[in-house]
Amino acid sequence: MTQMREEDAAATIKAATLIESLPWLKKFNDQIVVVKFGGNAMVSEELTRAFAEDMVYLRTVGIKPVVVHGGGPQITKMLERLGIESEFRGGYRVTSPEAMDVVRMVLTGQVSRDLVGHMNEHGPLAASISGEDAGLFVGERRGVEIDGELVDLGLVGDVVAVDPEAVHALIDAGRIPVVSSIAPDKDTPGQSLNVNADAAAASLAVALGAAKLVILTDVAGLYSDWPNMDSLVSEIGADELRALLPSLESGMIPKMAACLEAVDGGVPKAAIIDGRNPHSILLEIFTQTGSGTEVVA
Ligand SMILES: Nc1ncnc2c1ncn2[C@@H]1O[C@H](COP(=O)(O)OP(=O)(O)O)[C@@H](O)[C@H]1O
Ligand SMILES: CC(=O)N[C@@H](CCC(=O)OP(=O)(O)O)C(=O)O
Repeated sequence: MTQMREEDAAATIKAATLIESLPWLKKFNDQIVVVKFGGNAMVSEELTRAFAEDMVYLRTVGIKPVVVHGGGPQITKMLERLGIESEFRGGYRVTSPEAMDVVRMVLTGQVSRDLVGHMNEHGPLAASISGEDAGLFVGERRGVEIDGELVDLGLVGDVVAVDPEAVHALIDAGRIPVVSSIAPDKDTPGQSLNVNADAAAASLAVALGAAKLVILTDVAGLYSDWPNMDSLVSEIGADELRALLPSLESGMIPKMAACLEAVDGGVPKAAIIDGRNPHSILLEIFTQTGSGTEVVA
């Protein structure tokens, strides 16, 4: 028997990868997938460009991606430049009125514009929308419980209602909505609240009836025994995660709470994946093994 030439073998592997995507292309055809792109995953121009390509790819193969972006590190950098103090408590930024102006400026004026710009290098596809636009989000102030005590976070809120009509209108027009996580305060007209972007993505995924929520961050997924690198969880049920939640720390708390909110709200699956690997979302959506941690109902 003649040995398969090297290029033929490589071509066979490529073809196998392409055909492996067929069941997923069928499953997600015409479905909404909400993708949260974390500020810590936007560490380089190359990664942001690859992410934009992935969103355009999803849209081109008939999936309806909706992006909710973070920007924590970018907000911190701008606050530092302006000499405004900020600290995190329980995974949330304590937000003064002065800091809130910066949060809005960085999220809607910088991070969102940058993402939209990269996607639109491929055609007039993406359009940005803030939770303050067209009644998209309604927010309510929240504190956080630390060691049994309620800590005030200032102008930080939860999304308590979503009117997804404006996002649907963008999707129906063939666009990729890029959403900033700011919500008008339901109790104080004219006041905006800083919403954690993971939480905003979960609320939006539920309201849109998304088929999946994918959160890109700067770790491989959820570690059950952080920082023990052998404890990466590949799949976890909602009840098991609920039990684990109180033991988690820092950035993982809002992330895993968001996954729970999504699956509890009817989104079949929520995944945390490593946004530092270019195109990791394509593996998550189109391959059997996926990557990172998947939360199921
Ligand atoms: N159990 C855990 N598993 C994984 N990461 C964890 C865990 N506990 C804390 N972390 C930290 O959470 C970080 C991710 O949260 P965060 O920095 O808020 O990311 P993003 O900007 O993507 O929202 C990780 O880089 C890691 O340092
Ligand atoms: C209340 C709160 O903490 N809001 C976040 C909003 C941005 C965000 O969530 O960004 P990442 O996804 O990059 O962490 C903040 O101010 O940093």
